[in-house]
Amino acid sequence: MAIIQLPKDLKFGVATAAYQIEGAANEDGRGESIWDTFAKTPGKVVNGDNGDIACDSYHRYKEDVQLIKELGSDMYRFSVSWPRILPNGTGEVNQKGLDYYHRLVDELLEQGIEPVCTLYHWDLPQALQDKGGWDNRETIDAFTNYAEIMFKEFEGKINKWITINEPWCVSFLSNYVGAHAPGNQDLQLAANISHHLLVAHGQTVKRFRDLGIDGEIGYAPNTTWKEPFSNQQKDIDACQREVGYLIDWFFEPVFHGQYPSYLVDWYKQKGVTLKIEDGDMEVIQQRIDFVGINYYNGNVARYKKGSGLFDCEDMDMDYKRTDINWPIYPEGFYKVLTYIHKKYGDTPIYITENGACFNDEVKDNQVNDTGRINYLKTHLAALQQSIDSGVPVKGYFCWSLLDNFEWAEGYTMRFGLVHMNYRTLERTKKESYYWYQQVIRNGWYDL
Ligand SMILES: CCOCCOc1ccc(-c2cn(C[C@@H]3NC[C@@H](O)[C@H]3O)nn2)cc1
Repeated sequence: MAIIQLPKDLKFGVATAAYQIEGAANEDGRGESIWDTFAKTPGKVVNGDNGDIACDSYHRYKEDVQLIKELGSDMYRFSVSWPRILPNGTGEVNQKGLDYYHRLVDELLEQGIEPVCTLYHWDLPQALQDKGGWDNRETIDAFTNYAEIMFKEFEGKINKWITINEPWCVSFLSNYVGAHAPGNQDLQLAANISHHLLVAHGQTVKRFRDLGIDGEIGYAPNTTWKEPFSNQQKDIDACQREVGYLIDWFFEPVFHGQYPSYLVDWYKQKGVTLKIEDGDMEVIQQRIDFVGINYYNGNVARYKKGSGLFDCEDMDMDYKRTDINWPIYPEGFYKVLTYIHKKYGDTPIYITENGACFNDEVKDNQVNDTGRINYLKTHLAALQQSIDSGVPVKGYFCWSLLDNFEWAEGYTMRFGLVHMNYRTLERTKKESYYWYQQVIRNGWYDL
């Protein structure tokens, strides 16, 4: 077997998000979010699941920090529930919301774990959605003002900030595909929102710099890879459009101050054009300290007229799949990382999410999730290959610490290193937890 030796200075972590693990949805002054509304809309989430209780991490955070500590994790990536801090999205601050995140961050620091804070992980205050949400440019200022509150409150405790998680999911998945909250299906609306998200990101980075806040700031786009089935130009172009949908559309403005022209033209023929206001692109192009990259899957694909938004269809390559039916494609991880490095330069990279859905259950107090271990083995090997080829990856967060509320899939899909019994809220370390613990401790593993 091959030995995979990871860089000695590579940092390791685990990631979660507020709505997916906290619960306490109606406690201590928290306001409604769009995911509370969406989850309670019949037919939107499997089994009608919602985040009212989730993993109850709001109350059990000490137990969860202990799991992170025992893992040997250097870092913990969590997100802040905006409506816990500002129940109406703007206006009066909810002190009990701030107090919770101080408890969590203080516990992390006490245990020697670096807190990495995501400011927006999809739980927009419903009060802002009622005024148009991300389609309303006023939400841009609301987000930056919320971020400023967090920057000032936690300066000195939190040194790594992520503005927005997976802007593609927030814009296109949630407002064109319609699978996530608020569940619109309008390409022009989704494109408008993608632009407002990038302006909000850039304006928040600028506020962070103008305030002279100590620390680093970035954002965390999600990615995919489509490998052309042939070297025919139509297959290459179709795959480029699908890759650019998630990557170039959200990287080009931040790193080069413009939208990718091939996608602008494609959207134009679909009747979609962006309304860019004076100064927007300069705001978006603020220098960032790092970029978070989320990678789960990719595939081989080819041109097919009329297939999806980009005349592109996935090929059935008979790849093994996870239990959420995503192809297991570690080659795509290498391709994404080397593509981004070549096209967008040497900004430090953190893998802010990578992981797999396997729904193994507890048997004799064990969870034998070999599928997840094999997924992590092949993807960390692809990561090591990427770093060897010069990609500046500084850290890796496994998604996720705990099984949790997997959005429209509810609690049916499990991504955790730790199994959740949602009836008793008991946590059980899976075999993958112990495997990852060894990788963190030793820095190498048998592929
Ligand atoms: C074309 C039809 O498509 C229907 C569904 O399409 C998707 C695409 C992508 C996802 C998706 C889910 N995740 C994992 C999360 N990342 C953030 C964290 O909160 C994890 O829970 N990443 N991407 C879901 C659904």
